[in-house]
Amino acid sequence: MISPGGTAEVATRKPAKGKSAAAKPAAARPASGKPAAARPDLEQVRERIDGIDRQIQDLIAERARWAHQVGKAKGPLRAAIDYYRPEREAQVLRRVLDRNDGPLNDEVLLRLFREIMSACLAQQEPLKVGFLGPEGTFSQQALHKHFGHSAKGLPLGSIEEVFQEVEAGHADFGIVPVENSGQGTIQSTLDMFLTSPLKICGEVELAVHQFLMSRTGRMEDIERVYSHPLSLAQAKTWLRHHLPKAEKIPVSSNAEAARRARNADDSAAIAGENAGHVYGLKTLAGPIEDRPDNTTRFLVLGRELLPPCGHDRTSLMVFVRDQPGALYKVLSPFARHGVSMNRIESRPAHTGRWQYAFFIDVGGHAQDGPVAAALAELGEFAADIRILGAYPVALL
Ligand SMILES: O=C(O)C(=O)C[C@]1(C(=O)O)C=C[C@@H](O)C=C1
Repeated sequence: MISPGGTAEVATRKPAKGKSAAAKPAAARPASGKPAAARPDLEQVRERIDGIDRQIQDLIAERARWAHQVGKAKGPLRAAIDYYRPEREAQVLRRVLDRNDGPLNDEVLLRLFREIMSACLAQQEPLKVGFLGPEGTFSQQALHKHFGHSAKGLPLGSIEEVFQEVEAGHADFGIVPVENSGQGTIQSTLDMFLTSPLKICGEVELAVHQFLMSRTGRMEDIERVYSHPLSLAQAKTWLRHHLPKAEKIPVSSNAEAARRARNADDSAAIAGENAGHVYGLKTLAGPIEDRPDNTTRFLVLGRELLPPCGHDRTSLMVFVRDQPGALYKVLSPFARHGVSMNRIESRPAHTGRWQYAFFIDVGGHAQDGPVAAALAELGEFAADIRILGAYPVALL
């Protein structure tokens, strides 16, 4: 095996599909005639694992050296952001999933490879990513899911501040929630795009599980419950049944709720378990969200449009004047060119009375033939079209 830094050669044999490469002890056949699972020799198995760990470590080191070489091949770049290629990362991760034959599930493998890439990139310099803080929010979890733990998270006070810090170049990227499967769109995030020049560089889908947590861990102590308004709404049924009399106090984030609950015996927070760990709370109940498939979609904000990765989505803002058939005219070019529409939402455009902005997500990259053709046709009718971003579709 060739190595940029002269690494030792390591075995990279792939076992036959569905079988393990490890030597399996022969199965003994008991009197019943059925083969019994023979007990493997613990020392032998551990020796085998030690050998595999050495190989994995060598391969990770070798990969890191090659990633460094890629960095050099990109020329004299200045900052981490110049090395970061989200479309390439999406391709790498998609291949990992395509190759996966188990026994580890897709989510686990994705997490492992994401962390390896995150560490490889951070060799140059860690990416700085702004998120809705404080520590322990679901936004921080989404950040780790998308950028891995080697990125440097910058906790910020509001969604506006995340936009501002990326615009000012203090953060390389930002991560903001945009919709929840049960509660719908977070309008304040969409409205930021009316004035912000930022581009969408990715999306993250995060399963959101809510927990009731407090300092004492005693249900009978609770007189008030802090949480983000969306989380209070997500746990409405549970709260009605279990804490009908407690005061519900909306705050700027779930982690802020946990921070407040830390300071009083009669208070609890509804938040992710992460926030509970950060602020030292005990879990009383959970998951308590009304819908078990509760998922929040986040957008990754950057300053540049990305090239295609092959499995992309494009987000657009289309400005139209109020007139008969406006919605039909916006929709029909996409239908004519066979472009699937994942989402459409209309908002007052803030550019004049009765002018509207349609926020639209379509399948494909803005540079792909059918999307480009639909956009050209739409351009003949719309007052303005802005491409907010074309980015890899979330993997899991
Ligand atoms: O392929 C590249 O362009 C690399 O820089 C390597 C690599 C990787 O580790 O695979 C690292 C960072 C980029 O964001 C994408 C991929």
